[in-house]
Amino acid sequence: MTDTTDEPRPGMSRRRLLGWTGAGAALAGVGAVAGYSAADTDPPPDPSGGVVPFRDVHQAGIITPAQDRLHFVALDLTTVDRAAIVSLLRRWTTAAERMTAGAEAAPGGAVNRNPEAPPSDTGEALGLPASALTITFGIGGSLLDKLGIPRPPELADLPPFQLDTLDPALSGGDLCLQACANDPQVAVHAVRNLVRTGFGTTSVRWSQLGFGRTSSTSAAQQTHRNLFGFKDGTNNLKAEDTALLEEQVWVPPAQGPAWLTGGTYLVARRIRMHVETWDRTSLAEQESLTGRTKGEGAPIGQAREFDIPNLGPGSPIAEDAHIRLASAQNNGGARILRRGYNFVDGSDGLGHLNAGLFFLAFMQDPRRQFVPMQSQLARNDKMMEYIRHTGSAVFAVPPGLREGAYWGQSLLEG
Ligand SMILES: C=CC1=C(C)c2cc3[nH]c(cc4nc(cc5[nH]c(cc1n2)c(C)c5CCC(=O)O)C(CCC(=O)O)=C4C)c(C)c3C=C
Ligand SMILES: [Fe+2]
Repeated sequence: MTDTTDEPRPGMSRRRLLGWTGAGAALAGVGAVAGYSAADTDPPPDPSGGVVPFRDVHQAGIITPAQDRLHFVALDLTTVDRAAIVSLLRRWTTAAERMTAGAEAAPGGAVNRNPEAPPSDTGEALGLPASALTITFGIGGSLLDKLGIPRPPELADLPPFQLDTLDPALSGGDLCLQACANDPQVAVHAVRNLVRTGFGTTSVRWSQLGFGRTSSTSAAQQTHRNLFGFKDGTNNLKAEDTALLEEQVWVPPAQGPAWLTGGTYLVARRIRMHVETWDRTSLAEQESLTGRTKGEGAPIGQAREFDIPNLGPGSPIAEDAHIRLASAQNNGGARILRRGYNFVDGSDGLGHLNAGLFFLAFMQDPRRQFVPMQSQLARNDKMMEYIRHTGSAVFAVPPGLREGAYWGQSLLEG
C-alpha cells in the first residue's frame, strides 16, 4: 500500500464506506467465503468481524461479542503534570478511534510522511482489516492517589486471598488498555502504538497476550473452552441481559462518582493453571470439581449445556464444585461479566507450560461481587489445587465517549 494518509485499512470498514462493489467476487474467488457468488446482492459475512463503533453509551470491549485475541497492558504515569496527562489522553483517544476504524494510528501513517523522521504508525497492521478491534480504557486507584483525587470506595485495593501468590511485577497499574481483536497482529499493533504515544508520560508496568476467548458475552456466540478443556462462559452475563447488566455491571447515577456513571469496574487476575497435574486427573474428578460435564458442558445431573444447575437439596453437584461456589445463589445474588482469555507464556524452565487463564471480569462493585466470590473459591474450591493467582489489578472503566470527548475527560475536567 502506498497511499496511507487517512484511509481505513481494507476490510469491512472500507467496504462499508464505499458500498459493496466487486470485492465479493474477489473474496469468493480465493474461497474466503464458501458458497458466496458475485451475483448475490448481500455481502458475505466478514470473517474479520468488521468495525466496532468506538463512541457509544458504554465503552466497546465490555459487552461487545468477545473477540478471539487480546493484548492487555497496564501502565504507570511517569509524571503528575496534568497538562501532559490530558495531552496524552487526547492523543490516545484520537489514535484509538482511528485504529478501531481500521486506519493507521496517525495521519501520515507508516510510509507516507517525511523519510527523515520515524513513521507515525509502526506499520505491522498495514493491509489488515479492522478485525473488530476494541480498545477499552481503565483507571487504577494509584492514578487517583497520585493526582490527589479521592478514590471511589469501590476502587479499594483487593484484599489478600488464601493461596494468592501474586507477583507485584504482574499486578496493579495507574492505567490499563484492553485491546481485543480477531487478529492478534491488530491487537498488538494497537497496544504498541498507544504505548509508543505514551513515551515520556507513561511506562509499561506489565502486559498480557491472550487467545481463545474463554467467555462468551453474547447469546449468539458459541461457548469457547479454557485450557482445562471445559466450556467456559456458559452461565455468564450476556449482552442481551440488559436488566441484569444495569443491576450488576453498569455504575448507576446514585452510586457515584459522576465521572463513572454508566461505567464499570474491571478486575484482572492472571491465573496460572497447572495443566500437567490436571491432565493426570480422571475425567470423573475433573467434572466433579467443575460441576459440569466436559463434553457438553451440562451441569452435573443434567443433559444440555444451558440447562439450569440444580443447586438445591439433593443436588448431584458437589459442595466444593466450582460452579456451586461461584454461583449467584452462593454469593448473595452477585454476578459478574467474565471476559477472560487463555494464555501460554512459554514454559517455566521446569518442564511445565506457563499457561493459564487471564481472568477479566466487569462489575458494578468489586467489594460486593468479586471479593466474596473469590473468598469462597480461594477457601473451598477444589480447583484451587490446580491453579494459582499470580497477578491482580482493579480498574475503574469510565462510560463511553460522546462525539469530541477524550478518555478521562469527565475525571480530569468534570
Ligand atoms: C472470582 C471469580 C472467578 C474466578 C477467579 C474463576 C476462575 C476460573 N474459572 C474456571 C472455569 C470455569 N468457571 C465456570 C463458571 C464460573 N466461574 C465464575 C467465577 C470465577 N471463575 C462464575 C461466576 C461462574 C458461573 C457460575 C454459575 O453461576 O454457574 C465454569 C463453568 C461454565 C460457565 O458457566 O462459565 C468453568 C469451566 C477456571 C478454569 C478458572 C481459573 C483458572
Ligand atoms: Fe470460573
